[in-house]
Amino acid sequence: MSGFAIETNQLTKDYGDGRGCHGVTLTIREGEAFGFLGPNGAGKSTIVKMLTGLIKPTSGKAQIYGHASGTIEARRRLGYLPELFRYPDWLTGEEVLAFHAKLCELDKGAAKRRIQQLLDEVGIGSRGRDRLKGYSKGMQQRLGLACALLGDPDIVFLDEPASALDPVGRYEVRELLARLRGQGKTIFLNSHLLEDVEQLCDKVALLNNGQVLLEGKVCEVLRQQSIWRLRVNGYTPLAAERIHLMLGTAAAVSETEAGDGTVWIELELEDDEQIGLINYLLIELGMTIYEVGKTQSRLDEWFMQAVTGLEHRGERR
Ligand SMILES: Nc1ncnc2c1ncn2[C@@H]1O[C@H](COP(=O)(O)OP(=O)(O)OP(=O)(O)O)[C@@H](O)[C@H]1O
Repeated sequence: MSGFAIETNQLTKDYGDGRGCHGVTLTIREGEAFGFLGPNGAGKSTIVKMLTGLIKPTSGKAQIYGHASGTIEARRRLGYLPELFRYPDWLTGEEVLAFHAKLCELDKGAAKRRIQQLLDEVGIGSRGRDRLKGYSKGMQQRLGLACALLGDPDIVFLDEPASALDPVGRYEVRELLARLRGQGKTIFLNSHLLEDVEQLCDKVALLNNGQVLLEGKVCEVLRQQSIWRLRVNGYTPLAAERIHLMLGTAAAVSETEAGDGTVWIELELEDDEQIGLINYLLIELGMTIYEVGKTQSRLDEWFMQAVTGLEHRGERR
């Protein structure tokens, strides 16, 4: 076995007019939580649909745990929460799950236990016998999540799982996904909620116009963005010049008055080691340093930087 839960090679879906996705090559290891990012219309759902076997690639290959996507062997290993789904609203939550349990070939006793367990787990345990027409959007989303988990899949594909949820619901879903990851499940998460991706995922890829633009481990992506803040007294234009000289002209340095005579200096550093030299330099220049800290870099900043200035045709194509 390759140790990969997902492997794609030059995966392409051509809807015509350049829409779809083109030559996508990705590997996701077993047990990894993977965040798939990109502007609207970038092609994220198209990739998920090919991986889950709902649509056929125009060319290229995709494998799930070593099985060609779309085959029964591949499908047995996965659970899927689509982005836009609608179950018949005359059914109860339990009936929807019982139907899916039949599709997963669970025996009746096991299905009954699993359905109640999952309804509790997604937070609608007391509403399983209510008809869906009385469910809020958030409850329907939770039910969709329960359906995705019913067959105890090794890999779960989640297309915007928290889009209809309130902040508490989002937190609960994030906790649930973290528990699944703790159980060794592989998670493939399409989401515009970058805070959720940042907290949950090990790895991310950014798709634009159907092509992978960037990918990497979340910790590495965030490390590239080390922003340090120092509050100092006696900051002078000479100090600014010396810092620029030390870091190179490409480095971003900004200063703001703190209001009490001190100045906040913000520095974007490629390497955390540089902060020691900066401290040394400032002291040598006669300044007093009151505070030094690294600001938490954020995935949304990375995303914004990555897509700024790009042509992304998105859903207007
Ligand atoms: N069945 C289809 N036929 C023709 N074009 C399609 C079809 N499905 C998607 N597209 C187009 O392919 C492109 C990618 O769509 P897709 O839904 O994969 O993007 P996405 O990244 O998931 O977007 P979003 O973030 O808005 O969900 C878009 O331009 C879309 O209009």
